[in-house]
Amino acid sequence: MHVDCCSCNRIDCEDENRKENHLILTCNNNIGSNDRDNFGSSLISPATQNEEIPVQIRSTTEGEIMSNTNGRCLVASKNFDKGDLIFREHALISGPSSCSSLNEDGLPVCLSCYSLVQTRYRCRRCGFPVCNYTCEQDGKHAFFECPIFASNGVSTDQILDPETITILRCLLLRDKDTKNWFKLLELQQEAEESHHQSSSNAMALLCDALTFIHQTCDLDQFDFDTVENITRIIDVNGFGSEDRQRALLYRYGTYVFERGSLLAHSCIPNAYRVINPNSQLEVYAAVPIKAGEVIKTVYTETFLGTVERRKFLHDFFYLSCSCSRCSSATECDTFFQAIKCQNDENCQKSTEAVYLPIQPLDPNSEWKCTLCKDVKGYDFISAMEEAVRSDLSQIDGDRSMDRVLKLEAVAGKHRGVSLHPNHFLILRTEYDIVQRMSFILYRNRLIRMQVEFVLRYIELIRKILQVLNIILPGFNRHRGRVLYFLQQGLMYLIQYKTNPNNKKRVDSKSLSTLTEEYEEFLSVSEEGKWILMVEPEGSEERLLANEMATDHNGEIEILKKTMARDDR
Ligand SMILES: C[S@@+](CC[C@H](N)C(=O)[O-])C[C@H]1O[C@@H](n2cnc3c(N)ncnc32)[C@H](O)[C@@H]1O
Repeated sequence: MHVDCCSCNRIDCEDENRKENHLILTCNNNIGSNDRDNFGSSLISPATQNEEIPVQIRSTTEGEIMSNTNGRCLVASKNFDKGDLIFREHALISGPSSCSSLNEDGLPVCLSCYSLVQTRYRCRRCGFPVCNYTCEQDGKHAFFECPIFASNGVSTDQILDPETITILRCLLLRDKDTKNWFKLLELQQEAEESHHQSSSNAMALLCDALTFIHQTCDLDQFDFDTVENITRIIDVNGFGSEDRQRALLYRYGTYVFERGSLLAHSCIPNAYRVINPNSQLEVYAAVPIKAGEVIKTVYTETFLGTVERRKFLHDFFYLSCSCSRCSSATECDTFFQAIKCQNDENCQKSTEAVYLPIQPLDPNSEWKCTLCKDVKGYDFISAMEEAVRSDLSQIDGDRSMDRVLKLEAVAGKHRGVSLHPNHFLILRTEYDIVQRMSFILYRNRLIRMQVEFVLRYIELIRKILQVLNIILPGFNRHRGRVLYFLQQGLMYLIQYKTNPNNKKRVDSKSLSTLTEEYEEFLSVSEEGKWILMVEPEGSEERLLANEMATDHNGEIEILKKTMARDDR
């Protein structure tokens, strides 16, 4: 039987899976340019359907991970080591996300792969933006909205929110792909009562979706309840593509996964997820996971304290998180939201005098100083944080070095004075400084930089790593990025120390640590590369991984010579 490969459209497709299965949804030929969902179950590759996935779906019991009792979750059915791929699955459905209209360049987003369309190419049938012919022919756009847009003369300026196209795709599954429609309906929606209080964003999206479906697309067959239902399902289960800014490939997609939607949240996750450009979710073990353990990923940003994290989880996922980090006043000894007490001389002198919440799970809890036992309301705490935010917001200046100095000044003003040195606002600022320093180093090499600059860079990175080891342990993008920074800093330091022109300025103690630094450089590069290699092709993280994979034979030679000279 000869069937065109559904991805590359080539009869002679050599993809291994295709040869085995003849009907396959994707081959590897277009990876990176195409994004294929699982719609059209007749086209699902048998390998995808029957693949044995080492996780089980289980109802959660009270006190296990969830404060609400009737949710489902995924549990490991075998042991996993750090970095193991737990499972991989195609999206049930995907589409452009709300934030796609917010990109800085004001470029349209491709309705096929959700990256920015840099050319004037438009779909020849409906006039909507797609990258090129391949994206135009891609199943989703051509299969779902394109005929409707073409026959109703829908124009791009009628799209109030791009995510309404994703909602439309879901609704169209009802007639076009009943199997996946029922799978979608089985996913969790937030409870009726929480929806009434849900964020104004969610309500605005529902209003836009109703106008778009009923008026713009003239599709009366979907009543209010059905549109609301689907909007709520996407609201709770949609994953955003998490490509970083400045990436060559920045996708603005929302993806819904059948199994991935069952992943529970924890503020100290044991698993890590990536969405590859092929619309596949990949879930990796961030730390070793034992058979029977619940698989947990993190739904929030990293640099948020408990109060803000729990507010986000409540507003966007209608969940009240009570994980070990949220329940701990010190956030597992990281002091991530601790406020420094300055009440009296003792407190001023003691690094340990900090205000911590008396009841960490209560957002209105009072906060108590660990030394003088003074008690304050949350108003006081938020005013202290607001003062730092205000200082940060006043920083101007685009020149990276100038900005680094200003960020350092604000962090220095509050570090250990109004906030604990590990407070998330300080760490977030330090992370910002590190990213800028990395760029400066990359651009200037060491030509114009002082060695103190590199030493400070490494010091900040080590501090960030210490906290990440606790709140975001193991195999994940954040650690990968920070390891990239560390190997970069170590390489520059080694180059500096082994440069004969600088050797006179490096003291003997510091020279003796050279071998250790070199060994650390090798192991950090190895681990960073290992982590970041799972990131999507074209993403900034993948570029960092490639950079780490470049050999450093030149530097190694210099180092060996220097050490041989020192031995003499
Ligand atoms: C993407 S779904 C996860 C699967 C869902 N439990 C189910 O049964 O389909 C997200 C929802 O799961 C629940 N959830 C996930 N993690 C939770 C946690 N750590 N504590 C409480 N609820 C959680 C919340 O209701 C949240 O809105």
